[in-house]
Amino acid sequence: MELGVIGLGRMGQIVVDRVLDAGHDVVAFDIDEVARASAAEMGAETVDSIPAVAESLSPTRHVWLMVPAGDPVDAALAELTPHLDADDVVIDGGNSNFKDSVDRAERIEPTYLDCGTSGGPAGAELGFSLMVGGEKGAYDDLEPVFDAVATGPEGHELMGPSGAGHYVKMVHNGIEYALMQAYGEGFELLAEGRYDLDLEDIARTWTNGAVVRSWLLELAEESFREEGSDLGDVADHVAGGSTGTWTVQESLEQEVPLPLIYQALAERFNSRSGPRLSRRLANRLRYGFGRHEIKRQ
Ligand SMILES: NC(=O)C1=CN([C@@H]2O[C@H](COP(=O)(O)OP(=O)(O)OC[C@H]3O[C@@H](n4cnc5c(N)ncnc54)[C@H](O)[C@@H]3O)[C@@H](O)[C@H]2O)C=CC1
Ligand SMILES: O=C(CO)[C@H](O)[C@H](O)COP(=O)(O)O
Repeated sequence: MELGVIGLGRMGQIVVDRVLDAGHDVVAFDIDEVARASAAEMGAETVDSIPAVAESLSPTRHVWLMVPAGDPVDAALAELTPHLDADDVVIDGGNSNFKDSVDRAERIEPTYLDCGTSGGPAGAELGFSLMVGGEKGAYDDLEPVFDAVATGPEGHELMGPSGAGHYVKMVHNGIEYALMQAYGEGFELLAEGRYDLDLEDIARTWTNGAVVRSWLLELAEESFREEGSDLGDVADHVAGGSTGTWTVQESLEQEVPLPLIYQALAERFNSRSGPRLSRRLANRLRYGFGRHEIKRQ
């Protein structure tokens, strides 16, 4: 098969590499020249514009977008879709909001598949887990590409109609936030608690057979090994948050309570703030009602 790939960053390069490895042809473009050169080294045909991706592919064209969610997806689609036919297929493999994916599938002429991608750059060797939404016919046609990008045939599935792929990925990320928070809290108690414990040893022991074993736990073991048991100079600041925010928004709309995921998201926001007015007020109120000492900054 032939696949166009637009967006050759951390994730797009892996899509290119795995699709080429499986014996398919790739036409690739990124606004960044260095990223294009890297894809060319892997064996992709690189072109210098989005329209040229469409022009270099033969019908039926399949184009995989791996650009940041939001405006970059719309910008790429605006340049790409005038050069595609109704039979062609665009796959958005990024972390787009599922509502945007539903709108885009309705708005653009070529068939649109939304594809949640999990595994991250660190999972490149293994292949990704792919959660696809959209028309079954287009999904079936692209099976060889999905087999190549995913861990294999078991690593991808058509989840439902347009939006369903990104919806499942959104919830996946909500779970990811809560798991990270749970591991974080457990290790914090182990570090601050009554025994002098080695967190790397604990993570390794749990990774081998424990109920709570997981890839995130393996990454925790790696973190303690590489940074030290106290995580050295790693900052108390967690970035990101969009997919977790969407998960919580959806839980409110659906009236499905997700206290753990909300709490994990709130902890992220908390990590980015300076002194909090709410905590300072509580400090002052304790003086008000109990004449407890006011701690001053
Ligand atoms: N990094 C990760 O662990 C994961 C990322 N994702 C999602 O995959 C998507 C891509 O992520 P990364 O590869 O990590 O981002 P990245 O920032 O490494 O790469 C994005 C690439 O898109 C290019 N780009 C932006 N606008 C473009 C345009 N209009 N035309 C052509 N190229 C354009 C940039 O130059 C850059 O090379 C995002 O939606 C991200 O949320 C999904 C799962 C895991
Ligand atoms: O989708 C992912 C992992 O599954 C990406 O790494 C994503 O960036 C994680 O979300 P956040 O940036 O909010 O932590």
